[in-house]
Amino acid sequence: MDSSAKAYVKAMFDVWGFDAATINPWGGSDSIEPWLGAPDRGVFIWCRGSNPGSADLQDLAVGADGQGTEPLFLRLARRSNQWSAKGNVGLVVGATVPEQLAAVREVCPDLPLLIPGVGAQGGDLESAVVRGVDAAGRLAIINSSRGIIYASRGEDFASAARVAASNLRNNINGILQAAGLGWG
Ligand SMILES: O=c1ccn([C@@H]2O[C@H](COP(=O)(O)O)[C@@H](O)[C@H]2O)c(=O)[nH]1
Repeated sequence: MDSSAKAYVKAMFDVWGFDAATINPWGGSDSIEPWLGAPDRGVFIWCRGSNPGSADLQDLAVGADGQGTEPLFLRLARRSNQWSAKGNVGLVVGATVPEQLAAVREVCPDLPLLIPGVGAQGGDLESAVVRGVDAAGRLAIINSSRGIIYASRGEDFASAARVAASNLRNNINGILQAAGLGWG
């Protein structure tokens, strides 16, 4: 509810000083709006998860403003364009669900997408990059956690994590380059 959301916002942005947070949209507008006040603080709304169970609810067909039905996650994506009046909203969409990722990018051409699911979850990196970026090849934040922090369980864990992160970055940039969307 809104009073709890306001306290979370204060803790995350004012007390701890985070630049952005990921939030669950299940509570609807009044639990999301407290997150939207500061244009210099971002919020990523969990839209279509990378885990298999996300399909249970997020893919359910709902009425779509006189346009028949569409999956709930897509309805949420459309609504998020309105919530982002200050340009501070992004969406979390899994790399393991490339069709859903492409559908979200289509209805949200300007929102940043935070994309987990490559690495340990087995999502395809090329697909995630190509389908996740905007028309200019930007606005996709590809996340890999275990693939980096557990790159080695030995004493070389720090250097192994560095190599894994560097490889991921280089692979992303190679895919962008091949698509004609490189950094120049
Ligand atoms: O749909 C979602 C939403 C959040 N996550 C989180 O991202 C990381 C992914 O970690 P990996 O080790 O790269 O799988 C983790 O914190 C998840 O809770 C997600 O995977 N999918």
